[in-house]
Amino acid sequence: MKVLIADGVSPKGIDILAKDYEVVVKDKLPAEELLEIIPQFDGLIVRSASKVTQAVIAAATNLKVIGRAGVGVDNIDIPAATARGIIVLNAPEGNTIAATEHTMAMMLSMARNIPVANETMQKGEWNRKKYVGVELRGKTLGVIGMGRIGSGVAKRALAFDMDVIGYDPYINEERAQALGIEIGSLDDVIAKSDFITVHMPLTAQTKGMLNKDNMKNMKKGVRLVNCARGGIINEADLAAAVKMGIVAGAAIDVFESEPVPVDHPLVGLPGVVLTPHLGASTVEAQVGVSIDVARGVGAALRGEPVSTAVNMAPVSAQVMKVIKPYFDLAERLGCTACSLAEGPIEKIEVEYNGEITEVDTKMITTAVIKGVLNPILEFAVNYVNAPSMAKQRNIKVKEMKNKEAENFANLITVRVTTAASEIRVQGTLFGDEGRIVMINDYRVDVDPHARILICPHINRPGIIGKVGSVMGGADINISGMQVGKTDVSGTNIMVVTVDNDIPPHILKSVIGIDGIFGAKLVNFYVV
Ligand SMILES: NC(=O)C1=CN([C@@H]2O[C@H](COP(=O)(O)OP(=O)(O)OC[C@H]3O[C@@H](n4cnc5c(N)ncnc54)[C@H](O)[C@@H]3O)[C@@H](O)[C@H]2O)C=CC1
Ligand SMILES: O=C(O)CCC(=O)C(=O)O
Repeated sequence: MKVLIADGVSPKGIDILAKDYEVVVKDKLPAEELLEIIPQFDGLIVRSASKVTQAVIAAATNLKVIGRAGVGVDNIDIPAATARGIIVLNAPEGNTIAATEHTMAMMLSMARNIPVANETMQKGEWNRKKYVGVELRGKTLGVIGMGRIGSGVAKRALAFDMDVIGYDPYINEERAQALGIEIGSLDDVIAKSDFITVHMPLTAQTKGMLNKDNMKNMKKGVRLVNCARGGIINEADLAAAVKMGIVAGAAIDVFESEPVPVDHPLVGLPGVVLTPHLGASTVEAQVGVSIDVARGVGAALRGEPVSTAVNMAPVSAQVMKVIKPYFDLAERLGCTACSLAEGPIEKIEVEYNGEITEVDTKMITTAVIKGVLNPILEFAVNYVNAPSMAKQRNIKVKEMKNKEAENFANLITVRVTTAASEIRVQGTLFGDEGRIVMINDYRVDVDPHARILICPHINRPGIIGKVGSVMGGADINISGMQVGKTDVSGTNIMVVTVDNDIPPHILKSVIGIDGIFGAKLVNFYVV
């Protein structure tokens, strides 16, 4: 598989991907060239410069994953990617400190006129009177958006003896208390703050959130910081407010359109400090996001779920650690149940027993759906599109949990119902090794990795030998064989591990053996 890196990222991540994939690195790839070459690639990595538009996604016929080496995914058309089953993931933590420190640096630079003082001094001037600044101590800082970066800024501002008031409709009082700050409404933040800094994504709700209408309610001489996304503070309104003296200073790292044109309204305004989207530009952050995004893209290309995917159900890193070993098993249980089922699938039920019931198992259920649908659909089913593909096909999906586990510490039961049959396949993990432990009423111990033939049969001598003869006659090597551990009303099940595919006419011959009730081949479709 091939991965395109369209914007400059640290070589550390490139090295990780290059071990398994062909990696093509193009820094500052023009939009037309991206559109032209994207059909060749399975994975794409961008920073903020490349725009992954609907047109790029439509042209990306092989693309499975888009990785953003950073936080903001506003340069990627996520609905278009999701509709195509393309995983979009980011690297949300690697640049948090860089952006947090940049915000503090911008606030201090603006408060103490450092950029302009430096600029004039470089020109030979010595202007001590002109550049008298203000202190942070004792001032109120309004933080809008109290996520990773907003919280980090609040923490640092407290160390500068500032009073911090935060606004974030999605955080609770407990979190605010833990941060040791006051939480207020947007109006409170606007009215009370001497400095206001924004730290949220650019969305329909946050676009233009600070504008001429609420700037007039700010304290005269307020100073504004935007190291999040261009457009959260309306740029034209900000420039006008600076000119009118309502806003004494602005420190802006991100812009509505980047790179900014030379005639941008904020360029050249006194009191305004500008940087060209440098929030994440530290050596440490670039190494961090490069490694994180490479690991995410690698996992997605291997068909594994990714904790930083933004168009899949979110899973915390902690939960991911617990549930990750189950994904492969869950997918193989789904694949086995699908292979045994007769007719169109109506319902998939997944029941969890034991310790696993304590965590969010939605992703494991998605893995089961992926395993059930992959053998029957041409279109690759993945963690992004599996639930919607089941819905499209009117397949009901039900998840059940029962803390009690009888014989195993953890047990996953997959039931697939069709008009003609109900198939039950159960599996557990022994250490990290997945095993199928029940097929319908038969107790087995199957390693679900090789190609297996499953044949229920009358429990009498001679039948296993006949299956062996049919296989041998067709030059199909049997590398493993087991029968169920218990007889069920005079019947049992044999699970034959075969090295080669079994053509339909040979399967027919097996079914024709007296005493055999059926023969189903399970070709595991797990990536
Ligand atoms: N300048 C740069 O180079 C960088 C910019 N960023 C940007 O910084 C921003 C924040 O990043 P993180 O803290 O990592 O994200 P985060 O996801 O941890 O935090 C975002 C916060 O915004 C809040 N939020 C969402 N809608 C809101 C609304 N309408 N009003 C108030 N709060 C709202 C969320 O509840 C969340 O707590 C993002 O836009 C990101 O793209 C991040 C890294 C570098
Ligand atoms: O990639 C970059 O340098 C920008 C980082 C950024 O804006 C983000 O992570 O949201």
